[in-house]
Amino acid sequence: MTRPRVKVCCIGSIEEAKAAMDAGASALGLVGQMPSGPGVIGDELIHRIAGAVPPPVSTFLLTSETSATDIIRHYKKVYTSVIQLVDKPEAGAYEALRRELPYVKLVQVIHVSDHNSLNEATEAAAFVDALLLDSGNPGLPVKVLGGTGRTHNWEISREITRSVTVPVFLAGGLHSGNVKQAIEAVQPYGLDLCSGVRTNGKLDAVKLKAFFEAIDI
Ligand SMILES: O=C(O)c1ccccc1N[C@@H]1O[C@H](COP(=O)(O)O)[C@@H](O)[C@H]1O
Repeated sequence: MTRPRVKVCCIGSIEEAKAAMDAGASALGLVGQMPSGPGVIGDELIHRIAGAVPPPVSTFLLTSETSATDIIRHYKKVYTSVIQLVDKPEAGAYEALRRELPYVKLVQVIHVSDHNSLNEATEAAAFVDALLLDSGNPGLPVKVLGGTGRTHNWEISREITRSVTVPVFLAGGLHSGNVKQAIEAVQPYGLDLCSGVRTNGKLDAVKLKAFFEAIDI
């Protein structure tokens, strides 16, 4: 089994970006305005961090916008290499994003809850470069679109990775103690995490090292 790529999310400073890259991250997540969640930072800071990251490492803007116009407006404040859509986009948005931003990769988050998530994933996979399976709940009065620190049903996630041809990242409550089991269960292309490598909201070098050691297979 090849080692999955790792995206370290909720990066809050250029120092955290460097620490994550030094530990082995292939991608960094930068969380824009959200209805809830611990990792949100301002767009000006996202722009600065993205500008400081060298080319082999991807920078993901996490946006909760759902219309193409608003997603493009958000993107044009930060200029990351990837847009991660944490909510379901409006009809026609994927097509408009491809037309307007043909050089930007798109990743769609699927909040895995039940077997309907499989349909949602296969439909979205036709339009995007990768899927990311997380544990949010967009149905709540205040939407939860990620950053929960909770795992979800990995059997459904495994079904999704088997069913789609695009790369799949697994997220939601991953840490050094459960990541090996997660890889075996889901066999994802990549892993994505926030709270599992943080203490009191700050990136924790010890947890980061332990995480990369745990996936050194
Ligand atoms: O962290 C946030 O504030 C956040 C808010 C809204 C959407 C996504 C968010 N973060 C993402 O959530 C995943 C999972 O987080 P965790 O590992 O369960 O804490 C994380 O990788 C970020 O991509």
